[in-house]
This record gives sequence, structure tokens and C-alpha cells, in this order.
Amino acid sequence: MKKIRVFVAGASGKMGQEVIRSLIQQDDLLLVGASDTRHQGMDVGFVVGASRVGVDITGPLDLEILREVRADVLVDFTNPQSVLKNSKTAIMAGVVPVVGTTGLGEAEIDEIRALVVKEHIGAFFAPNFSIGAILMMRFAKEAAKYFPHVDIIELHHDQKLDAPSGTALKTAEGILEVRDPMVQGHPNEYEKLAGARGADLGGIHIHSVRLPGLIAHQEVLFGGLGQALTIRHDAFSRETYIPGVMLAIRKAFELTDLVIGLENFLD
Ligand SMILES: NC(=O)C1=CN([C@@H]2O[C@H](COP(=O)(O)OP(=O)(O)OC[C@H]3O[C@@H](n4cnc5c(N)ncnc54)[C@H](OP(=O)(O)O)[C@@H]3O)[C@@H](O)[C@H]2O)C=CC1
Ligand SMILES: O=C(O)C1=N[C@H](C(=O)O)C[C@H](O)C1
Repeated sequence: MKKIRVFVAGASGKMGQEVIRSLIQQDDLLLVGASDTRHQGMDVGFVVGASRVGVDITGPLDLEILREVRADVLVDFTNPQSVLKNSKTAIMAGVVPVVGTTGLGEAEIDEIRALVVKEHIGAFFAPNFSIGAILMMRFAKEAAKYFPHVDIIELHHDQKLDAPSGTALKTAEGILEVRDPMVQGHPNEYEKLAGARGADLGGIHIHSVRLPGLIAHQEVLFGGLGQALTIRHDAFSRETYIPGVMLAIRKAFELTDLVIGLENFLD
């Protein structure tokens, strides 16, 4: 059986470490390299069962490293500043990027889409790899057909760089596929403190909370006549994302275009 050769960028970060711990236990996937700007030049040990598996962390990703190790897939959990360059480097090296890093704007996604077409290769981006979060987004889209008034509160750990979260944005975009943009709240309302009503996407207000102790949480709050409906998802550990990442590596390997969202790989 040919193993899928996987390179991980952001390897010593919170997500990168979880991904590597899982990757080295998969029979059909092979970790061929790992890069990180924080711990470059280090051999990081991962304990699997009774053994210690050493992984060399190289510095920032480049095209030569990817070619040298004959990677098939690049998994990227880095940061909003690095992800565009890393994804383009992978595509140019003939490697399929599987990207969990959030914070890219529409223009940057369009750039990736154009490059994917030009280079005849696949690419996969997912703002959230957790099945519970995918269901939350699906249920929110369904509820919005009946409850057009909706606010989103996303809550994350205080090391998160981008706000609002990729998941909150995708939830709002999904809702806007089923209900038109509209003004929510009183038309004459005003903010006594800037930002009090949160960010606004098509009238959907998005509120971002950052606190130590949190991982990733989101509430989608719908208000209707004499009633309210709340859909909430909590990630209590980063293990929640791993089955989705492993599935995406296997599926993305066969892609020939840009696909966004894990829901595309679910029945
Ligand atoms: N899609 C999903 O399901 C999920 C997405 N995320 C997203 O994934 C990203 C990473 O999250 P998290 O693991 O918590 O973040 P961390 O900050 O813990 O890890 C990111 C790591 O990437 C390193 N890095 C930065 N630039 C590069 C580069 N060019 N090449 C190699 N490594 C680099 C950082 O090093 P340094 O400190 O030197 O910058 C850091 O060690 C975030 O955008 C987050 O929002 C997180 C969880 C789930
Ligand atoms: O930074 C994080 O931690 C997370 N980021 C993603 C996002 O922006 O939605 C996914 C999840 O919420 C965890």
C-alpha cells in the first residue's frame, strides 16, 4: 500500500503537535517532515504507547524541503501571516495543502483558487475540523430559515490572533445563504462604546470573547416571537479536530480543485 506522505507546518504549535501525535499512529499516512518557526532545529519527542518518536523540526517552509522529502500533502496550522505563503509554496511544489489556519480574506482565497487552477492540483481549507462544529453550522443554517434574527458569540483562548474566528465567519456566511442581509435591532440604536454591538456581517452581529482557560466555543442565538433558540458547540480539547484532519488528508490527496469546508467530505 502506498502511504500518503505528509509534511506538517506549525509542528510545535498547539494544533501541530496534536496532528503529529495522530499522524505517526496511522498505517496509511507517513510523516515526512515538520517545520516551525518557534522550535526550529529541535528534535521534539512524541510518546506513542511505550515508545518515544523523535521528530526533527526544520525552520520556515520552503519549496525545496517539500520536494526533497517528496511530500504529497502539506498540513498547515501556522498563523494568518504565514498561511498564504505556505499554501502557495505547497501548490508550486505539486503538494496538496490541507489548511486549518484561519484568518485568510476573500482576496487571498481567490489567489489560491487561481493558482490551483493554473497548477492543476487540489487544495483543501477548513475553518473547523470538528464534527460538532460542522453540525452547529448546519443546524444554524436550517434554523435561520425560520428565525432570521441571529447573533453569534464565539469564545476562544487568549492566544488566538484572528477575530472573529473562521468558524463564526463561516456560520454567518452559511446563514446569509438562506436569509437576506437585514438590519437587526432598533434602526436608531447607537453605540456608547465603539464595538458594543460587535462586528456586523449582513446584520448578523458577531461578538468575540478571548479568555485564558477557554479552547473554542460558539453560541448561535436566534430570537423569535416569544421565544429564543440557542445552538452551542464546545471544544474542550484539540483532539476534537484530529479525526477531521486525518479524513481531510486522505480525501484531499485526490482533489483536483479548491474545496472549503469539512462538510464536503461528510455524507
Ligand atoms: N481549522 C480548525 O479546525 C482549527 C484551526 N485552528 C487555527 O490553526 C492555526 C494554528 O493554531 P494553534 O496551533 O492554536 O497556534 P499556535 O500558535 O499554537 O501554533 C502555530 C505555530 O506555527 C508556527 N509558525 C508560524 N509561522 C510559521 C511558518 N511560516 N512555518 C512554520 N511554522 C510557523 C508558530 O511559530 P511562532 O510562534 O514562531 O509564530 C507556532 O509554533 C490558527 O490560525 C488557528 O485559528 C486552530 C484549531 C482548529
Ligand atoms: O484558534 C483556534 O483555536 C481555533 N480556530 C478556528 C477558528 O478560527 O474558527 C477553529 C476553532 O474555533 C479553534
